[in-house]
Amino acid sequence: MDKLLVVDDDLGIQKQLKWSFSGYEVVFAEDRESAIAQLRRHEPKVVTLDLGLPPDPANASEGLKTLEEIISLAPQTKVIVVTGNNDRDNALKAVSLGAYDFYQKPIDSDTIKVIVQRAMNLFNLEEENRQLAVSTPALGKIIGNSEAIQKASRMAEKIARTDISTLLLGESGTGKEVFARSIHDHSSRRNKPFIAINCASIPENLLESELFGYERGAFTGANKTTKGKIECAQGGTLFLDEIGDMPIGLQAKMLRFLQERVIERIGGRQEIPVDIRVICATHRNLSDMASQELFREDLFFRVSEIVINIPPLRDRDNDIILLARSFLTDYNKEYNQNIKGFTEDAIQAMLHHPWKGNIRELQNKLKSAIILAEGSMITPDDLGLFVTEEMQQRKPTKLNLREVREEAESAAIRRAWHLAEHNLSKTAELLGVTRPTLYSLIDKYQLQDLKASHDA
Ligand SMILES: Nc1ncnc2c1ncn2[C@@H]1O[C@H](COP(=O)(O)OP(=O)(O)OP(=O)(O)O)[C@@H](O)[C@H]1O
Repeated sequence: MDKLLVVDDDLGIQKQLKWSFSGYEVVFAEDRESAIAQLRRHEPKVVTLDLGLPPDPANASEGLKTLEEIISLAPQTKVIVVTGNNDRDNALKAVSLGAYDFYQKPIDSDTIKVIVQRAMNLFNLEEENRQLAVSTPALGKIIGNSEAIQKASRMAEKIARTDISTLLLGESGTGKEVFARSIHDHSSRRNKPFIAINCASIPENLLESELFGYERGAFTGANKTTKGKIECAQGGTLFLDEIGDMPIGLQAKMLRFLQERVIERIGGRQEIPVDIRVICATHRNLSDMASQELFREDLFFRVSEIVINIPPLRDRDNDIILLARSFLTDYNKEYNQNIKGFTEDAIQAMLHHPWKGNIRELQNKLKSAIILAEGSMITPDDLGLFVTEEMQQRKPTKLNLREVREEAESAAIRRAWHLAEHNLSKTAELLGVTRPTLYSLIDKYQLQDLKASHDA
């Protein structure tokens, strides 16, 4: 449950707010000292702070000091200051000091609920972005933390500085084009064009003119001289996707261009020098195709001076979740939705689904889930995925009441102990039990590390 800290010395207002915020874990403080203690202890996402705090509740100075301390200790926390009716100046001052928003008394539950909810959403979004920023490797927009993707990213980063012909191998939708773009963006050619062409999606008879261009009158319908993709990429990078689907007849012309770095337009007699970097990609096994004479061996060696294997999603551990969270942020914006995240079951289902269509399949499932989801969290059902028995077994559900109670008790004790910064008197206080009771619980659950702090 999201945590909210309410700092107010008026018990009536504390009560009113506790009632309004039944969907949050609400903790209270009545002055600067207890506010800071609660902040350290609970790390709330949002704080509502009455600027009129004791010892001088008629003046905002203590409130503003508290605000400054909160912001310096936990700059990510969203602080909503609550001011007296005519205290606009201090409200503005608070915002200039870093408060997220302000609210003037008297408190209206519905309005403050909306402000707090917006602050929580913003906090959660920023938190996700912070996590993503930490997990994004050096190379541009390639999202992924797994060993496999990191290895591919490191290779890409190194070759970006060279002009070596690169072959990207990977199943459909693994991010081959994303890698090609990243290599281009990290090369000295980054300010020149990046031109992509998919050899499988263009009919054989058109592919040659698409690539090499044509002179006026070269064939029926060639009304004006037209540059091909290769010429358009001059100075930059040409990405030839699905090179394995290039017709064998065109491969000889391609080889000549790669060896001599000149082209001739169809119907032209003039050689045009080109200076471009070439990155190719395929999901096919080019080496097998070469041995079966379905692909020219000399062209295969020419395009594969270096090969990067892009791993499929199933070999990328938790990258699926990183990608899913990043797409969730994008699609929330695109479809004007406010889905907060994924249920634990949805995460398990995504981790275990055999992603045949790879990242594209994940994107499609997420798009429809975000548009159709009934609740604020995406479930396996929303994604059209199933929670299998095997997944359930990984997450055994205890039903025995005694076991459930014991597990919950020992977890609560440990949590309180951490919150109390390993001080056992405070731990007992937080748990609402006496010190002797806490000692006997520590013994009962054999919490050795807590015992050490109590013996010390
Ligand atoms: N590592 C990544 N980080 C972020 N987005 C990614 C990543 N990899 C792929 N994507 C996204 O997944 C989608 C598919 O990627 P891309 O088009 O690069 O795959 P591909 O291997 O070239 O596919 P195909 O073989 O079908 O052409 C794109 O929308 C892309 O933005």
